[in-house]
Amino acid sequence: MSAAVSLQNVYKSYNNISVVNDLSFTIQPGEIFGLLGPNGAGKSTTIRMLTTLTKPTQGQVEVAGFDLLRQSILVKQYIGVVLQQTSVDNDLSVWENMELHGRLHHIPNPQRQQRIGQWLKYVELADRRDSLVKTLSGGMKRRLQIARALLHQPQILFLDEPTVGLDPQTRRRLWEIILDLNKQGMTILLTTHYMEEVEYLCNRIGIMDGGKLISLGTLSQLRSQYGEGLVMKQVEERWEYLFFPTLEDANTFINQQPNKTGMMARSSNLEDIFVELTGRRLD
Ligand SMILES: Nc1ncnc2c1ncn2[C@@H]1O[C@H](COP(=O)(O)OP(=O)(O)OP(=O)(O)O)[C@@H](O)[C@H]1O
Repeated sequence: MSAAVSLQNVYKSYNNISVVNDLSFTIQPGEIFGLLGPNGAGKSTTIRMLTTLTKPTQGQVEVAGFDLLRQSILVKQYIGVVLQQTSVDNDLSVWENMELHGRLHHIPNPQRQQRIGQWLKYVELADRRDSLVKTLSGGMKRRLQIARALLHQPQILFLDEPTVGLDPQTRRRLWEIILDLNKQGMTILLTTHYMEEVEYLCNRIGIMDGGKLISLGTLSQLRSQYGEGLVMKQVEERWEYLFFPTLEDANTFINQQPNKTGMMARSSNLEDIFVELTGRRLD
């Protein structure tokens, strides 16, 4: 089976300024793949390229087995897209937004009506079908965007920061939807700033910084690569982080120190690895 998404040596520049730099990775069907990175890392640009909204300056991209540049119409049939900026139309009702998208994708009736009903029910918006979108909460709008993106039965769903700005409960609800869609067979690529989102949802993680992919793997692969044990050491006002292969090694290190004050050992997490790699915290 071909990869769901494949990028090989992809570059993107705007006015000769490089924003994506030699990006290569693949996503297999059925994965939830997370792109994590600070502001300006190039995550949205990557999603925009993969969803045919902007062209790579250089490199090879295939989505759903089709060449992105030569077969973009086919690519569009196989992908669902929820971007930060692509908002739903506030002056239309929930149902009208779905209708519009269904018509744009040439879904004939009665399937169109049936699928709109089915997906609105799935995202728990059936009882708001006649509400104007401007009267919905942020979480409801995001659920509508997801329902709309699913209407033409895509195989791959792209979500650009799907839970940004949502309260913790709404975020959890969206996570359940994402996991459930994946269980039904959907391949998902999402970008996020939230470590816990990646830890909770993603099978594999790509960490981007400055337009480059600086690390790639499952959480446990990343942890064993950088160290599963960590010693936090207070040096005046700040903390130093020292990685060790295991938590036991981290504890042994502390026990060997003549002065153990201001030191503690714990298991490493994604945030520790991210800070180690980029020198920055995200939130
Ligand atoms: N249309 C554009 N024209 C010029 N520069 C752009 C354009 N789109 C993005 N950039 C620049 O490309 C870089 C990467 O932006 P991008 O939005 O891909 O990052 P990001 O990782 O998604 O960050 P964020 O989390 O803030 O959305 C930034 O420096 C941004 O200013």
